[in-house]
Amino acid sequence: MFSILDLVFVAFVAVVYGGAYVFLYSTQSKREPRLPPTVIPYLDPPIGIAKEKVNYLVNLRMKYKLPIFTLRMPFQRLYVVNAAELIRIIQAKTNLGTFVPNLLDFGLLFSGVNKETQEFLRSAAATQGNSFTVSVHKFLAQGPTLQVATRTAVDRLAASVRNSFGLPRINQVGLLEIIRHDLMRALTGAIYGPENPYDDPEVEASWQAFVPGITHLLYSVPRLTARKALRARSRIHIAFTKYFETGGHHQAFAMIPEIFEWNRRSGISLPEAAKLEMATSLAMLSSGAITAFWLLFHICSNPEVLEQCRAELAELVSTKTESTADAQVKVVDLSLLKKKCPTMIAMLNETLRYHSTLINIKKVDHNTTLAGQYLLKKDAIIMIPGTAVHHDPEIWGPSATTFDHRRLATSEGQKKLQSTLSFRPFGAGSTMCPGRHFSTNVMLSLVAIVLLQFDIKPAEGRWVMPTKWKADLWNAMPKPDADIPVRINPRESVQAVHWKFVWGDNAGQDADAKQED
Ligand code: HEM
Repeated sequence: MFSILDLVFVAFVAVVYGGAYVFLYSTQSKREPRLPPTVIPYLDPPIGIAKEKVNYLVNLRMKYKLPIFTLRMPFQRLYVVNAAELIRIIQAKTNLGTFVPNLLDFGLLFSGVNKETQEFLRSAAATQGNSFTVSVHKFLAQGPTLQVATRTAVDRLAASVRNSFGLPRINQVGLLEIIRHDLMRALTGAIYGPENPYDDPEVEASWQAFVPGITHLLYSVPRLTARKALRARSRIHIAFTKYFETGGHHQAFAMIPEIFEWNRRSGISLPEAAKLEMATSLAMLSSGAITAFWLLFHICSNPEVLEQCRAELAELVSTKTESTADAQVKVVDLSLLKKKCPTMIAMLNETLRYHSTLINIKKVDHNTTLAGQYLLKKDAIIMIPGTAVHHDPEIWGPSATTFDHRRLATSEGQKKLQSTLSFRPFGAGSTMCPGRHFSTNVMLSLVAIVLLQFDIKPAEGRWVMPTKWKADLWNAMPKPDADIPVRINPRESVQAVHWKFVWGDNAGQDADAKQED
């Protein structure tokens, strides 16, 4: 039997549910992109995204085959764009003022700067951009400074891989963890110089403790749900404050003092400027190790590809081989990688295509009609899930959702890399990742240094691709749900060799530098 209270409760739920339903449809214009069928108004999208992450958006696309659709969340409209033609219009230069980038808000949120700094940076961004993004475009996107940063990173990488992968050990080790540590030291060392705060194991550990809390900063009440992450962030703030106070930035890559001086000249205090380094760190560290992990996984788990990669890498070994009393010295010029190792490049691109979880986010600046057809309302968020493009059978054929190591080795496959309408792991248009060449140079160097020196075998005997259900929605590449325990041994055939890895002057124009929208 139901009590009166039960009936009142049921009636209340029915009224709230019905009210939400009526409100949802009455505030949705017929000219807006279609709303997929809703079970719980306003809550379906947050629940779906929390459960399925980027796959929620991809599954809706597969199910309803809509070029663009609307999702309604409490106080927020989202337009999810799937069709290449619509993506092209949104990315067009003429529409820069209509669909505006929205990365700054994310940066301010997780860096932990105070309200005053936030307000200042928001208003400055409208007129002069933000110092960090402008400087990465200036120093790392191309040219001699990109080569300088890569060279320093490769020097550090060669030393740290020798120590970490080469450490004699009887126990197994996690593949992602070992890559993460080496790449972190190399990338941050190249950028922050000899006083790099991340050289301190406690600061490195603080970064590791901070990253899992980022999702809470975005979606929940971090003071309650991410206390450990916030404490870790404070330790990083302190380390960077000390770094700037003691002039560590004067020995850093030119980009760092330029960002710092720009911030200080603008009236941002030293501790607040130090907090902004969280943005540099996140851009540098969030996707590189994960990408290198998947790349090594796909190469090492396919003997044919592994052999091919090693054969191509042999082409980088300089003929100026020196002999010493007890060992040979082989000089490997990694700046030739992109020219002479097509298999590794094809594998990197297929790794990015297959795994990328990038979602491009833009904000609608004012009411507008897209393609003369769809009304997009002011302040709505536009989402362009990379996976919808990368796994589209119309672009990539019936095998679009599987990893195919040959796909991008063909000229037909390579043509598709030229357009951001088919390949966009680094985004597109004016906000396309300016760190992509630095990042790919260093990731490929790491993989090359490892493949030439070591054999990696899964501890369980066979390679099994880990799942990635728990991957963060904000990250452009998905972290595996579990690391792969591996055993690492020096390659027998090259045990007597003493390697010297360098980044020479042979890096040409990067292949994807020609990408078009
Ligand atoms: C595998 C490594 C990386 C991946 C997958 C990646 C991916 C991305 C993506 C998807 C975007 C957004 C693009 C858009 O909205 O259109 C982005 C932006 C950006 N990335 Fe990267 N990135 C990587 C490494 C780096 C590195 C190493 C740096 C610099 C040190 C960097 C600096 C930036 C900056 C400054 C932006 C903002 C650009 C702007 O708003 O103009 N990234 N990245």
